[in-house]
Amino acid sequence: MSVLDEILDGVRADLADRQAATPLERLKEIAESVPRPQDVVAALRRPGVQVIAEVKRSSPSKGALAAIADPAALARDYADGGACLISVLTEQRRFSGSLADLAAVRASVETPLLRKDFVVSSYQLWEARVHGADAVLLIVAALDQDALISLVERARSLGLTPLVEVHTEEEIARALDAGATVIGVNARDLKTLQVDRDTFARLAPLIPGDRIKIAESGVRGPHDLLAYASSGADAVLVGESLVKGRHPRDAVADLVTAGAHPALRDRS
Ligand SMILES: O=C(O)c1ccccc1NCC(=O)[C@H](O)[C@H](O)COP(=O)(O)O
Repeated sequence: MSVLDEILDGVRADLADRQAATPLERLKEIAESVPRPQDVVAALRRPGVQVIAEVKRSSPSKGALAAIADPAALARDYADGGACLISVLTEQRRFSGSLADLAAVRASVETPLLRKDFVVSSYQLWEARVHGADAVLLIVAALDQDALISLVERARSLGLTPLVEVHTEEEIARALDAGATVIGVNARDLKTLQVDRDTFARLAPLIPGDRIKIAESGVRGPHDLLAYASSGADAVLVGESLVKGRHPRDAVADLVTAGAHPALRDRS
């Protein structure tokens, strides 16, 4: 069984518990009093290469990364540093995240938020909406095609922007078939956990120019952002190097400065 399959088994078990505790109808009622999600596509389309900063305590590949006792404070640092989107991992078993983290971050920043999890059910989209997310991750490798298409549509119907994650050529074809407009190319193979930073350069040319291309994983600093930018990235998604560094606000600001270089701002 791959790591991804193990994660998905845990996600489904935890999801069943939450569905038993809070019926979907109750989530829908709560959602009525939650403000409409922000326009994440507009934020990602700003000039230059945008920075998505992730609240990430631990991971299957690295184990514990950072304690992050106060995710809201970390998110404020990310926002102050200029992140255009803040990614909050909500998976509990392997990433030590939670929906409470998402809600705490929502209460502390106005920056758009991504619920980063392993979404397999529309119930999780309603959870994302209720806890203040503006975007949700949909991982092609975790979904069959009918489910992917249905979740992309349902996310949009809730006002959420789907960030559709791919790692192979075939997954790009599936993402495009599902109508994805925001596509993340993950350098990390979720089945082996190996990171190959060349993945983005190899796959980006297969993504049409009118889609937003996000390079995910493996960004150690501005030099990696610039390398991804040279292959056409509109944004980078960064976790480990930010949470392990001592000055997350400055680290985000350094990335934002690199991404705002005039040569990158003027790209069409
Ligand atoms: O990070 C992992 O080990 C991992 C394992 C299995 C599934 C997903 C995983 N990570 C999710 C991500 O894609 C990253 O958190 C994100 O792209 C940031 O990557 P990094 O900057 O390398 O922490």
